[in-house]
Amino acid sequence: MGRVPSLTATWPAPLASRPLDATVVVPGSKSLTNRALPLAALASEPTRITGALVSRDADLMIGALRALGVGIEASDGGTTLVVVPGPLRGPAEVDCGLAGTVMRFIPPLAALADGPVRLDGDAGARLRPMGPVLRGLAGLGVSVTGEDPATGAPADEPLYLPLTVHGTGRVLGGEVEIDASSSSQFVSALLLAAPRFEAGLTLHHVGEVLPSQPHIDMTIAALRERGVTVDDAAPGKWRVEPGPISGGDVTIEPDLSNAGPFLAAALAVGGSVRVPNWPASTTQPGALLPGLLERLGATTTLVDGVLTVTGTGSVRPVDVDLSAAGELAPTIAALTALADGESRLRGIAHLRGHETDRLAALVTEIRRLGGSAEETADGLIIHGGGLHGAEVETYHDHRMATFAAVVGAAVDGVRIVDVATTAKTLPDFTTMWLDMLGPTGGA
Ligand SMILES: O=C(O)C1=C[C@@H](OP(=O)(O)O)[C@@H](O)[C@H](O)C1
Ligand SMILES: C=C(OP(=O)(O)O)C(=O)O
Repeated sequence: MGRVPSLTATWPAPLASRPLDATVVVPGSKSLTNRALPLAALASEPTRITGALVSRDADLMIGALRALGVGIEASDGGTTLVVVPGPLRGPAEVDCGLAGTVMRFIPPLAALADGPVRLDGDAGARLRPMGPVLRGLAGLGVSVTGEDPATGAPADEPLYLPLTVHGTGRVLGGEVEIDASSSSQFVSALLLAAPRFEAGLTLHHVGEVLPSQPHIDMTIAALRERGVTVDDAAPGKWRVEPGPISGGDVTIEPDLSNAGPFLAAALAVGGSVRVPNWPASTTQPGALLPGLLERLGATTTLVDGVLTVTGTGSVRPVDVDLSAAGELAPTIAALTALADGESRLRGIAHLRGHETDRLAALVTEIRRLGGSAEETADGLIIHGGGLHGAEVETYHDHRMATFAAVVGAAVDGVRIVDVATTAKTLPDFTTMWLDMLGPTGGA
């Protein structure tokens, strides 16, 4: 037998042997890349996107738009994308993988195509909620049919993938209500395509909570940057005027949520981690990281666009509402599992519909690591400390893999099942992580 590593082998998460002293260059934002692409597809002129993320989720978005007839040329290793818009075409088949941005953002574009567009994805994608965006489209006069995933027989009210959007080349638009309490992506999806609806869109959110406000702000900012008029003055209500979407040059910021595990490692093991090109102002929820990490015991500085996070290796417990930044929760959970005392993460019930049920996954894996955690109605209680090595399951969830890596930097013997799942948003994760820890696990 040769020494070819098995693709299914677990990855031994490296233990840091000394305080960190590393600079980590983080690639482009998933959320900004996967907004720039559909907006470029709907624009009235070509768009050149630089600094784009190269990852499975970005590839899936590119594949979806190409399937609809959009011309996309990639260069500079995929980080530069030139998008040439044109009429959207059906029939088409779209693979959404496990990408929330693809499965939620593509249906409103598909409604503008001139034929049926069928969407499906990974087995896990078929469990992620789709109902609100589909009900929103139905309210705007778009026909969507579902499918029994086992038999392919037509299903009446589609709530999940697989499904078919019966595009007619035009969407009337108008006023519609949805419940976006299980994902902000339902709001973003409808807003992104709304300038191309004949009457634009007036959208009301009617649910009790609305997660991920920064991601909705990101959608509105992306529309306004392209010349679209959006009124978001009233909470839970948005008005998008019909009109052209401009193209031109768009630069993608680094993915601040993906910076999270690297910065967290400075707290977990001590030392400093620097991330350059940190934006002075941004709609990314990762902007909340410096404040959160300070509450957990770090000191942070932002000088000349370089964020530096310094920790001592000792983590303070926190009681924190993460409703604005649910995608940071696995990173914060890793730190609180290492903390000295009880922490509470609130406002994240909607994580049950992420890549996996992240609340259940985090509780199971913290317990497997020897820690103590429990679910609440809207989050987690984590009793920090007492961790030992274990083989951590990742459930096809990139952020469960990075959660385990943060713990593994501080706790000996953590092995990560299917670390390759990080390719969803960060295909170079293991190389970057090893580079940060240095050849012998530290500076
Ligand atoms: O619009 C986006 O780009 C995203 C919105 C958020 O979704 P939820 O509101 O479903 O958490 C976030 O968690 C996801 O990673 C990306
Ligand atoms: C929830 C996430 O992804 P998605 O865009 O697939 O919803 C995430 O990246 O944390």
